[in-house]
Amino acid sequence: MNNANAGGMASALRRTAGVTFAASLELEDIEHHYNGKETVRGISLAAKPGEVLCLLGPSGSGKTTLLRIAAGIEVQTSGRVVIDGREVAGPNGFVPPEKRGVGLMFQDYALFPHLTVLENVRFGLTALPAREASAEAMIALQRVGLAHYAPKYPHALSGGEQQRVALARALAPRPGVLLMDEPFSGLDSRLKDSIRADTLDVLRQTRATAIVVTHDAEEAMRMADRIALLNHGKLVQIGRSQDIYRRPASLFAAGFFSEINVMGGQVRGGRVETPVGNRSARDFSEGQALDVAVRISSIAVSVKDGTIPARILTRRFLGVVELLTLAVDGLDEPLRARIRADQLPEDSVDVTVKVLPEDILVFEK
Ligand SMILES: Nc1ncnc2c1ncn2[C@@H]1O[C@H](COP(=O)(O)OP(=O)(O)OP(=O)(O)O)[C@@H](O)[C@H]1O
Repeated sequence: MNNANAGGMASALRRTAGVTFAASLELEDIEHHYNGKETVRGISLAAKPGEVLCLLGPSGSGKTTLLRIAAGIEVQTSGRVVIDGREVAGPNGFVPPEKRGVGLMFQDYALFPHLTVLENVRFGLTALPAREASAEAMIALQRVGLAHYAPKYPHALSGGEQQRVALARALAPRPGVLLMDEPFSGLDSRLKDSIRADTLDVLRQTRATAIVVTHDAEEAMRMADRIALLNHGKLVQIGRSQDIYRRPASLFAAGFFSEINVMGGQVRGGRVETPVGNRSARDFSEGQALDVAVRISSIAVSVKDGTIPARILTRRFLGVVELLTLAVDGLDEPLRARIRADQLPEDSVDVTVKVLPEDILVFEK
């Protein structure tokens, strides 16, 4: 959003003291099956009022199903959905989607082509008299910096503008919780960063609670106050991005947030020994075999300052960084490393690598 638009958004907010009244959303022990196939397996999590919570996970991990259950478009097999302390789905009853005070935004935006931008945004405001609905829709459009597009039709707008109209439409009824399914996936990568930042600004200004589905760890880290990481329908880990990144709960969590080398390790004398270095492993028993992960960015490669001899197999220049594969004694697979470009002489072949003990991540097998 440019400054003029941002200014428009700010003045709109000054005119409307009543921004969204953020709600909490709790999912309690949610189970879900599609035709007997388990899709969500005992997930409990809670979004606090005003929080941006990202549901992150690979394709098929159950993110969309969980979002649809929260919205009321899908019904869980067991468990409860609670919004602001009120059960909206569970053993005590079911509140339909339109009465839950949630806003929905899908990856394809789902704008109606035959309605103008203003009519699209007004669509969810049928409970209000026409004049008031139009005024509210204009406020939502001002929030996203697109008031001047009110009379246009969606086809005349760029992908990024359509995304902002969809955001305005979802926010217009001032939902307590906004549910967003891959809201940036249709945008090209150059646009994505700025639209994501704009969307986050709007969410902060309206103070909406937002649950955002994404399969992209970097996107989750850019947006979320907290991330819920899912795999095979289960919650793997929930927390701030820095906590999950620094202390991944499993090999899967480590690998989802960064590119890693995976290798075996064994506990000897209270230390785990690996082909690239050792670290203390007091939480594990003597002789135990462990999974070890080392991020490709945690490997220092130098001509002779490292501790482990290695031989460069391939080397690819990527501008700021270089990607290397290296042969290291004791490793079946080549070790992958990402280093700063130009830090190693071009003709290097036999080199050394070094990994700090704290960068050796160990997990029970
Ligand atoms: N309508 C459906 N009928 C049958 N199975 C379904 C249906 N929708 C989803 N599934 C299955 O449920 C599981 C979870 O799907 P879901 O769409 O929730 O995952 P996701 O993490 O959102 O994945 P994606 O990022 O690919 O959308 C998958 O195994 C999927 O094949």
